[in-house]
Amino acid sequence: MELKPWHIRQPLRIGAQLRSQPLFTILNSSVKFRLMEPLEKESPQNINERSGKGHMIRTKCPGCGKLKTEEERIEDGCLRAVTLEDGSKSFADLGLKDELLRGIEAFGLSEPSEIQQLAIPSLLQRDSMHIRHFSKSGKSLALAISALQLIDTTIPFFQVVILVAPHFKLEVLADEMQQLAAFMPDIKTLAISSPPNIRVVAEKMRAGPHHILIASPWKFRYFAETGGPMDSWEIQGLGMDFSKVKYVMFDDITEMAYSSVTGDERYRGFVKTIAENLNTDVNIVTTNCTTESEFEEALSAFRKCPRKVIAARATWYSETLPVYTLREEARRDHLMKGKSPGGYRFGNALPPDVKPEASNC
Ligand SMILES: Nc1ncnc2c1ncn2[C@@H]1O[C@H](COP(=O)(O)OP(=O)(O)OP(=O)(O)O)[C@@H](O)[C@H]1O
Repeated sequence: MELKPWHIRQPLRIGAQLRSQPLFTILNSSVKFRLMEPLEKESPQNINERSGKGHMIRTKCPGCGKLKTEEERIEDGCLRAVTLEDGSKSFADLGLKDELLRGIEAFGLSEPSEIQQLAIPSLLQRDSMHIRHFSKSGKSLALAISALQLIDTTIPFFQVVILVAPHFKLEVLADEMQQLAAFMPDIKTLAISSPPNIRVVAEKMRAGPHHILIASPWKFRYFAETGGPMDSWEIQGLGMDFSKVKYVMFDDITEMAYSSVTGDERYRGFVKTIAENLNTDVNIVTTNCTTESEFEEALSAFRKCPRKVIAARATWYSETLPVYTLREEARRDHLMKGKSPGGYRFGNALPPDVKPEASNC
């Protein structure tokens, strides 16, 4: 097995006898280990500071054993290869096209979430990366917004592929993409959920050429292998050309390969086949893996190593790849699902019109 750069983490915080071994061998030998000590749960002892902005939480540092904030760990050299970013405060600061900014405004987004501030600039530079952030933190929309910004409408071919599973998430993303692109009529997105109605697909394909494909990994593997959405006379001559694709985004790879909804062996196999067959000039974005072993397993299939990890916390994967995270002062409360018809919003407090639910305790 050819070793890839992310297989080798030095130094590993495990027994000296394992230190010299490449990670892949270690994983295969089914040695149970954690590369980093788990963070201690929040307790009165290890939280000694909380500010109004973000959480200044001191937890036991896996490097030195003392109670430290992330910033203190970085300053003291306990976490290496971590870059703290200030983020961009507004969508306009991200340098997005005017039509896209209008779409974002019409969609109802007033400011970028933490992950959008962090990830969009890197996505716009077409970096290969892994994005890890909390559930419902705005990862999918970071991908959608970046895809719309990156499309060159003078190239009448697919340029960005976003792979999503399960299907209901695919449909939500396709709908969000359409709304965001409301003022970008020249950008055409083809979203195919499974099982596709062949007539509907044929109709959609005739409306092409398309620039963005949103599909399940299962469908995309089929399209890539056969050159079309189905072996049917109705869509003969309506082939799919992926030769100009420069970005393939797996949103989210955990859901595809590990969740109880989609995470059967077949899906894992589809992701693996796609990963192994993508050309190395195609940049890859993956979102969310919940454990380091899932991360290693998911990424080990790719021929191209992601260059960075964009994460909510610097303590995630800090010894594998360079990690980018927001400076604590720049952090804002996560996107929270509101209980009002307003849907998602920032902040921990309920909107003024919503009364807290009675507790059973
Ligand atoms: N900047 C923003 N401001 C307000 N709402 C937002 C913003 N970004 C995303 N949302 C909304 O938050 C919800 C979650 O966003 P999204 O699906 O992008 O998150 P995610 O991290 O991909 O979620 P998941 O964990 O399901 O993969 C969606 O309803 C989306 O419309």
